[in-house]
Amino acid sequence: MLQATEIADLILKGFRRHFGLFQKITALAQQGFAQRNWLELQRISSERISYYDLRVNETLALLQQKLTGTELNECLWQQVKQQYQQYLLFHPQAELAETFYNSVFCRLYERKYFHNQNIFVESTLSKQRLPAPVASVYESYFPAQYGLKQSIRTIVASFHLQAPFVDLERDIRLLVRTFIGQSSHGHFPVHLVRFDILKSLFFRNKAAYIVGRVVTPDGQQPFIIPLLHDDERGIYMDTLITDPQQMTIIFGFSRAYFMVEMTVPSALVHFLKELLPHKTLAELYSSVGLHKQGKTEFYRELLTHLDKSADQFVAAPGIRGMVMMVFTLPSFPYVFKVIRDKFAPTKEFGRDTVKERYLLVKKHDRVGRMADTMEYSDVALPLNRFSPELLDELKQSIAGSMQIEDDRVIIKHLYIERRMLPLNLYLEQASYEQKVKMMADYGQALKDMIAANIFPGDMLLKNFGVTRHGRVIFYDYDEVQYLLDVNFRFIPKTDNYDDLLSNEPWYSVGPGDVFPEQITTYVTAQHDIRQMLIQSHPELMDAAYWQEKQQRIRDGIVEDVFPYPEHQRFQSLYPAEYAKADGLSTMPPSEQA
Ligand SMILES: Nc1ncnc2c1ncn2[C@@H]1O[C@H](COP(=O)(O)OP(=O)(O)OP(=O)(O)O)[C@@H](O)[C@H]1O
Repeated sequence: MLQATEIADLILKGFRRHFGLFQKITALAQQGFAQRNWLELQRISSERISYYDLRVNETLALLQQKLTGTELNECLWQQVKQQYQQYLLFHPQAELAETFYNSVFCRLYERKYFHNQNIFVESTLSKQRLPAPVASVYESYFPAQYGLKQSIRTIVASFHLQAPFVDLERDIRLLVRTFIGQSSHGHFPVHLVRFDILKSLFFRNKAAYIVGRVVTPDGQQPFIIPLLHDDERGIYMDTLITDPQQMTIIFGFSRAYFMVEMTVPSALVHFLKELLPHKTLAELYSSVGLHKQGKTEFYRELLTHLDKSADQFVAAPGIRGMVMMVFTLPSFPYVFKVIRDKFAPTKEFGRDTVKERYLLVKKHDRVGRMADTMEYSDVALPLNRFSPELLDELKQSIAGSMQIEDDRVIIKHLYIERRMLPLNLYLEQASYEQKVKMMADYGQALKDMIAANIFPGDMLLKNFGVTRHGRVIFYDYDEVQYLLDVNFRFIPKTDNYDDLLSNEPWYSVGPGDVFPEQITTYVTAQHDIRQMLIQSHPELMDAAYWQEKQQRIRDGIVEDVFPYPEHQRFQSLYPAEYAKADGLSTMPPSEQA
């Protein structure tokens, strides 16, 4: 029989191994960026997502070997929890270790044992009355001492980038000029300015981001500086982002997780929370790759929200899904998706395929166009919060995934996603100009996904949502495929009159065939909306365009997708500076002689 201490040791050892490996793979990003090895960066970013479950399973296997049976001895487990809690008092990743403990326990025992005496439903850390760990996740720089430009040079040097800058002095000049232009904090002399800069760079796709804030007597101004590579010429600063909405978009739920080295995640996340106060802890933990901690924090936020609100769960507005039953709580900006017991006959696949495709998207670069999902098992929600209509509908559609136990509805498997306004509903009440703008963004969303080797499969408007920032995001993954697995074809030409008049195709169509000339028919039946899409993105109608994109992916080319507007890049703001660098004259032709 195992002792409480041994069990606590074993779980903590499993967590330590997990976090060690997580840090190790995260650290590879620095080198990948320096060497412009974008495919390697994609690989590690995707692989890292599976690490947590692998380590939990390893720990579970060890524990099961040693436990005589899985019959729960509650008294023993309460001692285990107490011992584990002691270990975490001064642990730098205590909140993550609590989550790891919960994961192990919840896979060993039944749901009825998931309460605070056995697991950390609530974190015990805030109750310890110990001062929070003050880890120096950021460094302060004081221009009063060495001047503004020298301070920026020192900041850049602190990152040990392992690749040269194309022209650092130019970048610093543009950075200062832009900051003065954008600053809402008046113009302070350098002795009244301090920079607080996060010590770790944030790596994602082909960029590394410097994250920090400028502190002045007026308050603080958060900022982000993206660093990119100009092929083999070196690194450059692409822009300066100070707009809070744009910073939020960079940290948004529709992008891949950042790769960030850290030893005290709570300190990093709390600093980020000061910069981005509207982001929840759940969102911030997820954004830096700690998505399981994001899930834990989210579940706590949900429980707190349920305590504080009184509204009822209802079916999500819009057209019902053929695969998913979707419901929402109007006062809470998320939707809850459960796989239906039976799919419509046109959906020729089963629930495992649906789960695989949702996982594919989670692990893929979501390029700012695909919503992240949190996957939960055995979620208990209060029965009295379900509207009678919804409850009836759930009994009809997901009886196999649902159980009513006393005053709780238990959902066996659930995806939770940010709620958006479905694009079909948005367009119903939009002005002409709004429709044009949104269909242009819809087309761009398709192009961004294409560039990332994703074909959405089902392109109907109802499968896309509009965020509060007015961006079009895809959220229905049950027909998602890699772009390379699709056969894009031109419609064969014919002079035959009967063929032209026929309602059926006169040519053979294989299962993986898609005909871009007809792309708008996959999107909507509304003629005016189709025209708007064609006008802003005519290439989407051309099979050659799709084939060329496939070829670029086969050639290993990773496309640029910027999480900020093109017009804000230094190259667009200060073209003359870049023309100079290219050896071109900046004088208008009439003045050149
Ligand atoms: N994130 C979201 N925000 C707002 N509404 C959503 C969201 N996800 C789904 N919905 C609503 O639920 C409906 C069904 O969701 P979804 O498209 O994911 O299900 P599905 O069964 O896969 O659909 P389909 O029948 O197209 O395969 C959507 O059309 C939309 O109205």
